[in-house]
Amino acid sequence: MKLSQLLEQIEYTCVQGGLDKEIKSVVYDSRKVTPDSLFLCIKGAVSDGHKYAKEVVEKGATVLVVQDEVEVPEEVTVIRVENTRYAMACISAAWFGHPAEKMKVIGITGTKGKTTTTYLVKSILENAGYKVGLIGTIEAIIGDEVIPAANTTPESYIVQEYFAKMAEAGCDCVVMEVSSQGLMLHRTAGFVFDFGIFTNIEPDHIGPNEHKDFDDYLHCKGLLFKQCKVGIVNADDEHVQQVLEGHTCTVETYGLHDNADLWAKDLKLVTGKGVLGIDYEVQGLMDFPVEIDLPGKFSVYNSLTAIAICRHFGVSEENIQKALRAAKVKGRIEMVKVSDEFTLMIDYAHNAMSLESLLTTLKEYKPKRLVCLFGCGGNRSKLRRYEMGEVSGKLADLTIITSDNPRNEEPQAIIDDIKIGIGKTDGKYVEIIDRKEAIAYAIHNGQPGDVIVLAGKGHEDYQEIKGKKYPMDERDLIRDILAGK
Ligand SMILES: CC(=O)N[C@H]1[C@@H](OP(=O)(O)OP(=O)(O)OC[C@H]2O[C@@H](n3ccc(=O)[nH]c3=O)[C@H](O)[C@@H]2O)O[C@H](CO)[C@@H](O)[C@@H]1O[C@H](C)C(=O)N[C@@H](C)C(=O)N[C@H](CCC(=O)O)C(=O)O
Ligand SMILES: Nc1ncnc2c1ncn2[C@@H]1O[C@H](COP(=O)(O)OP(=O)(O)OP(=O)(O)O)[C@@H](O)[C@H]1O
Ligand SMILES: N[C@H](CCC[C@H](N)C(=O)O)C(=O)O
Ligand SMILES: [Mg+2]
Repeated sequence: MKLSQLLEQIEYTCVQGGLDKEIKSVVYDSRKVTPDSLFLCIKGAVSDGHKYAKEVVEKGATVLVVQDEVEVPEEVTVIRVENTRYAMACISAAWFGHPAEKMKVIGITGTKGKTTTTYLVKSILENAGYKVGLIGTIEAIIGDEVIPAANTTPESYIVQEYFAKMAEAGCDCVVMEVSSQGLMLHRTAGFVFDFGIFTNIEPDHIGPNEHKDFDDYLHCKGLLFKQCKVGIVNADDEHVQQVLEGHTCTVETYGLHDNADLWAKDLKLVTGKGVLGIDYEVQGLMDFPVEIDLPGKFSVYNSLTAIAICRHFGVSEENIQKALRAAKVKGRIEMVKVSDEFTLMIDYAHNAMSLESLLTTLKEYKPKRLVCLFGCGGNRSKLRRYEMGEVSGKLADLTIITSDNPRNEEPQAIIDDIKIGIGKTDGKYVEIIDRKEAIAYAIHNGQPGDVIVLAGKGHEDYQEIKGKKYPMDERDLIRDILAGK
């Protein structure tokens, strides 16, 4: 592709060299440069792409896009921009032929509920006959191809590459999680979202390499509403007006009160055989009853968000009801039937905030006992261990402390840290270091009316021990335990 074509959407200064060049690849990692590459120098958290300038030219890069000065031979074209990450998003969009314009693009931002809501939207739209691509924390789904994710919102080049593959695979729409880091680092620049969604915001992701403070976090979430046509936001979130500050889209709201355009009323907790759910009435822009086999108030928010989005696609009430009834999200309050007498679920809560919101929600079902099984990741914050121990000790009737991903730490040392937290409460606990044995203990000792939560591993299908990932899927462990293996 011609260099000038790639630069059409950005402001730049050509510092040296000419614009009449044919580009054979767009690259942001020096290790992937080949002859006639355009190389983007990105300043990262660990490294700085500018320092590879000489090396990439030796490998055949003919154009460098920079934000700082570089010294390279005069025949190499140097394009200077204000921000190379932003430029990368625009150049990538051009490189892949602006694929976002060929589909409806739905972006979901917020502290919690993004992953769950993307899958609910996908289920509803597919049930109504749409072909839907997905990008998020667990994976990217492009037709029949499933690519495990490294980031919730990948680098802009990858976003555009996935979009192009989706358009080629015949997708009508794409639903993606838009993390605040993704917005901050321009991973989703270079195109306009048809729909931008805001779920909620709580202090999180604040620290080195993430956001400098809560205001910055709020500001970054708000960027989505300057880059979408229709904004659909949670009217009940106390920060919604700050998130919408300076928005350029039309705005629609959802929530649990009649001040919202689409709202839910008459919430009823439902306990079935081995399943917890919630029923409610949709009001406002639509009017129909919903029954879902996902528990708690936050499942009302997530499903209502999905309904608010799918309304714009003309999906019938009947199709929405049918899809939500069957909806399941891997590792997100995923109920696994092990008994008619008690309920067991796999969830990804791996910090105190999500564990607390999950256990509090489950307590509303008044279980005979709330049993919480979890461990904590090695080589991760120790604070998480104390805090999760304390939350579980406070809210669960029994905690089963076990291993998560020990990584390079001793599993017993992690358990000992969790015990410090739980020791601040009078919560009852047992410790069983092997996760499968711990799950077997939970199942074999399940009592009628119990709710058992396996927290922390969610969708993960491995256990990481000393730098190696061993296959371990909790669904398989449960199957084996039930089969007596
Ligand atoms: C802190 C951070 O955001 N890191 C991400 C990032 O690294 P970086 O851009 O800072 O890269 P770097 O290693 O400093 O390198 C800078 C540049 O030099 C280049 N380089 C580097 C080495 C070399 O030899 N040659 C070379 O050219 C790199 O390709 C890059 O262009 O780029 C990587 C590849 O695109 C990401 O995978 C990586 O995410 C890491 C895994 C991460 O943990 N990110 C977190 C903070 C994150 O983004 N999380 C959010 C939210 C998650 C959620 O709540 O759901 C997300 O969207 O995932
Ligand atoms: N709307 C919600 N409000 C509060 N908590 C929620 C909500 N939805 C889900 N949760 C809880 O938070 C956990 C994470 O949910 P989910 O994966 O959908 O969120 P996410 O925004 O994608 O989070 P992450 O940034 O970790 O990927 C769930 O396992 C559940 O315990
Ligand atoms: N089961 C996991 C959750 C990981 C969440 C991830 N964001 C991280 O902190 O690496 C662990 O603690 O190992
Ligand atoms: Mg997610």
